[in-house]
Amino acid sequence: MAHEPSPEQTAILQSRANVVLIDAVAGSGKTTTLAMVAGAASARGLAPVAIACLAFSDGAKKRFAQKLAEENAPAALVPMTITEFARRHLRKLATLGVFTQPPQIGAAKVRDHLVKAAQGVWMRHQSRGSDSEFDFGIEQNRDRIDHLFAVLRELKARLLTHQFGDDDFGSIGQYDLAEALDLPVELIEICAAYERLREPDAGDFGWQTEDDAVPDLLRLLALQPDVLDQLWQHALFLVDEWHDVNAAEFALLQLLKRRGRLVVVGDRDQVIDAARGAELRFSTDTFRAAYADAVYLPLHRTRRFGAAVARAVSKLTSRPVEAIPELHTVQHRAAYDPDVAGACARTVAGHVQALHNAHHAVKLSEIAIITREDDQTIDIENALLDAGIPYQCEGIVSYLLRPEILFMRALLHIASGSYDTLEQDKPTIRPMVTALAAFVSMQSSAQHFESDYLQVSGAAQKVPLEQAIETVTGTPASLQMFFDGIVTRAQEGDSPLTLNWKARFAACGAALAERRASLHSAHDVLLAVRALIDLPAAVARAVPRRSEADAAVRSIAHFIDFAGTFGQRPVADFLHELRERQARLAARTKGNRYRAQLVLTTVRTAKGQEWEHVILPYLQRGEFPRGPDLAEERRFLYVAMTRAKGSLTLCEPDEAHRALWSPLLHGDVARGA
Ligand SMILES: Nc1ncnc2c1ncn2[C@@H]1O[C@H](COP(=O)(O)OP(=O)(O)OP(=O)(O)O)[C@@H](O)[C@H]1O
Repeated sequence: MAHEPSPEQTAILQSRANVVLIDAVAGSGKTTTLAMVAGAASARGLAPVAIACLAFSDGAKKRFAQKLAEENAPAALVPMTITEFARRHLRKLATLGVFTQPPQIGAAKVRDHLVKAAQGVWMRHQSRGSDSEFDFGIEQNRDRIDHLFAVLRELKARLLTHQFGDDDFGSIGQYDLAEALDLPVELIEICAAYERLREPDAGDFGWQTEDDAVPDLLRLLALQPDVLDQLWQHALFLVDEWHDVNAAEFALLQLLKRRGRLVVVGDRDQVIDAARGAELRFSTDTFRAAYADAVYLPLHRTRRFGAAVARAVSKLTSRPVEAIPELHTVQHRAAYDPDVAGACARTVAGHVQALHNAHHAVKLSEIAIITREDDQTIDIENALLDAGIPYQCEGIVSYLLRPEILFMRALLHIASGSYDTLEQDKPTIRPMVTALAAFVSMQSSAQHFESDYLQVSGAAQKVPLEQAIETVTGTPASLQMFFDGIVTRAQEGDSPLTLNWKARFAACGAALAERRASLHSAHDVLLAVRALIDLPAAVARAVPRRSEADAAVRSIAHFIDFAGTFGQRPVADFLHELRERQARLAARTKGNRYRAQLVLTTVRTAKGQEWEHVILPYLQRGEFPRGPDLAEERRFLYVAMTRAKGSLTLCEPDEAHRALWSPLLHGDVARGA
């Protein structure tokens, strides 16, 4: 049923401006308002084909479709993602004969091309005798390929792939790019090599993926500007979730708009999706420069949370945020002693129990715990498991299965010679062996690979990592052989750096074996590993992006602290405890799929969602804000706080530790926000 427009919505409906940016806050009816604009335009006689309803994700597209139906817009108005929109235009260009449609390929095929590109770059480095420290053996490691894939997606979203020239090996541009994106230059080189394989001649594409539609259409329109006149001309463009727009999408809409009207709605304080290339400037300076005649209309009244949260987020963002009078959101502050290990996590678990017990109507599924980064969930997961509170990880992997933790777990097995838990838990062997291979290094080609250590029939046909997984799955104790005889063993073709790392890990393995009798507990072993190996450097090799590597290093530190809480119990006991925790988590996730589990997630995944009760842990210096860019951190906190409907709980250090209070919420920075 259509809603009666609010005064703010009425002002938007009455505007006839050529370009309108609706400056909205969370839960203020953004999508509903766009649907109202679409309905009103149709009612005035505009044909559905002349109206482009666009979103940036499938989820947003579905919500847009629902709101259009609610507002009784014509059924012929079907929202599209901007990728689908670009695809339609590409098909049209193909029918016009100005473009030959290349095959569409999926992730598996892209991986093959990326591996080929990486090999090409590695060969060029070799032939020039460069002493690159980069580990080019990506084909063995799904995580590294996926990471490369994500980098490629971001470069495309930011239109940076269009800046690659014919032969930019070692070009200054790539170094600048690498520095700006905080990535090793070799990753940029691989992406450039991949793009050269994909687009051997300008405008001639060998294949396309989802991520290519928008940048490729832009490329074609730049090469043949005249064909723009032969494409459809829409009279009205309605774009939802404008805070997610990236450079490629912004440029495409600017080009296709021509004489049409453009109405976009977004919340500039929700610009946090750097991975898809979202940037604040597309809602501020760049937008103003592109559309000098734009009119800015507000949607400042939220329908999600009450006045207390509205005041708090208004202070945080220096923007007026109002709540409708009927809504009430309780704000709690939960204090913890930051000097006591695990205190924040126990406070969180206690608060969940209090909420659940106090109002039996509160289901666990109505509660979300939202952290700034995923490494902050280790203590929380442990506290929830200890308290018997069922939870599911959303958009993150449970700490027990993260590569850096599996790597440390593998070292615990090897150091103690205890493999019982792996005997009972074969599914964990694959990710564990893969993590070990990623952290040390593994010869990628079967040709140079010594497979004597792996007794597998027909082994020569298999890639080395698969052989290893098969062997260790058959006999978990062979993890030791895998480590000594394969991952840490020098192989023909290893770079000097790889050889150096292998030597360091081999020395670590030998030292652990020698000191086995004195390394009694898991904590002892992990501290010894930390003393023997430069863990931050080892992690940086496996996880090239600095921010992610930092998070992985923090995960390891939390994990070592957790092992410390087990005192001098033998390593095998700790491994059993981990296995036990993992089993409890798996049982819950499977068995309770339709029953109550609370959600444990990060701000990035929480964006676009809402819960009745939201708990934000670790609101302290160094944890939230996490990075130096306080404006960005403020947006992260805004997104987190605005997910709450009925209650919002902020967990921060107690009075005695005021010095650790988050500058986002206290002191000069917060006041001057
Ligand atoms: N004029 C109105 N009168 C009553 N309810 C309204 C009105 N406009 C929107 N709503 C309701 O407000 C709620 C939020 O609307 P909507 O989902 O469009 O918000 P949004 O700003 O897109 O949310 P998000 O911040 O999650 O993207 C919905 O339940 C919607 O039905």
